[in-house]
Amino acid sequence: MQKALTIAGSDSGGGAGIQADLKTFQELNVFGMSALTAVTAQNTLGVHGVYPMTADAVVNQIYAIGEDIGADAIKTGMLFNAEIIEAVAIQIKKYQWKNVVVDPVMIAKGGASLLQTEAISALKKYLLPLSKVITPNIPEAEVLTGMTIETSQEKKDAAKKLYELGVSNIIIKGGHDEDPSESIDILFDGKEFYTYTSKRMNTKNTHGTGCTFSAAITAELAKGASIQEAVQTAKQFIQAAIEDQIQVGHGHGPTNHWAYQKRNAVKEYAPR
Ligand SMILES: Nc1ncnc2c1ncn2[C@@H]1O[C@H](COP(=O)(O)OP(=O)(O)O)[C@@H](O)[C@H]1O
Ligand SMILES: Cc1ncc(COP(=O)(O)O)c(N)n1
Repeated sequence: MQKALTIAGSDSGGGAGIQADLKTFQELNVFGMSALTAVTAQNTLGVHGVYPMTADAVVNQIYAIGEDIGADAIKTGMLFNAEIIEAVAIQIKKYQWKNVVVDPVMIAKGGASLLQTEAISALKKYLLPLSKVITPNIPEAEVLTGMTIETSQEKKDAAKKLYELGVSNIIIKGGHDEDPSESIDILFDGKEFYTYTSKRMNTKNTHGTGCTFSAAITAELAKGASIQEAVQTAKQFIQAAIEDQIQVGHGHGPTNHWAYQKRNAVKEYAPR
């Protein structure tokens, strides 16, 4: 069975972070593992506390996995500080992991910081060059490039700039777009642009969309999909999870990780 590892923070509320990643891995039929970088006290109303792990503790978790189980693909989410970023980069090199998805998590939807500002240069220097694909949302792509992104053309320009910084595949996600009707994600592989468009859902329940989307890409890469195929599946997975809403908590609720399998099951057993 294919195995996927998430190196990320814990969301006690279960909607984002390693909880979202492991639920997604499970739904996409890969064996999920985790190395925890930080504990957050978090629910649908916000982040109430952040408790980072020591870099040593992060390294030891990755070591435990690397020495015994191995991973067909890995993803990083909340890394919080430069020390953890550097330590994770060293481990990725040590185990020669190639299917590396970097979700450059910076700020939670409620506004809490999940990455120290002084760690951004470490992210660019140590981790981005080791990635197979990075998945910034618009504000993250703006921070990484220093550009303002409002249009599809500006998304493409930012992706090009990130490619020039040494990232091999870039997806700029459209969740934060102004467009009221569509959510457009753009993939750039250094040669071509690929556009993934979905109907924008008018909902406040989008907590963990970025984590879920990048975890789905990771699961598909673990199973041997190409980047384009993996993004296609991830887009369908997140669209189903946003559309088929569940009500959890009193604020920005999580998405529905069961929805994609449920849809496929309905398709499989539908009378012809
Ligand atoms: N309201 C929405 N309707 C449809 N798709 C959405 C919506 N919000 C986000 N998405 C999709 O969810 C994925 C995550 O995007 P985004 O919300 O930008 O990430 P993040 O959680 O990192 O801010 C992308 O594929 C994006 O297009
Ligand atoms: C532990 C952790 N990791 C990542 C996110 C980002 O998720 P989102 O931007 O969808 O709130 C989060 N809120 N918490």
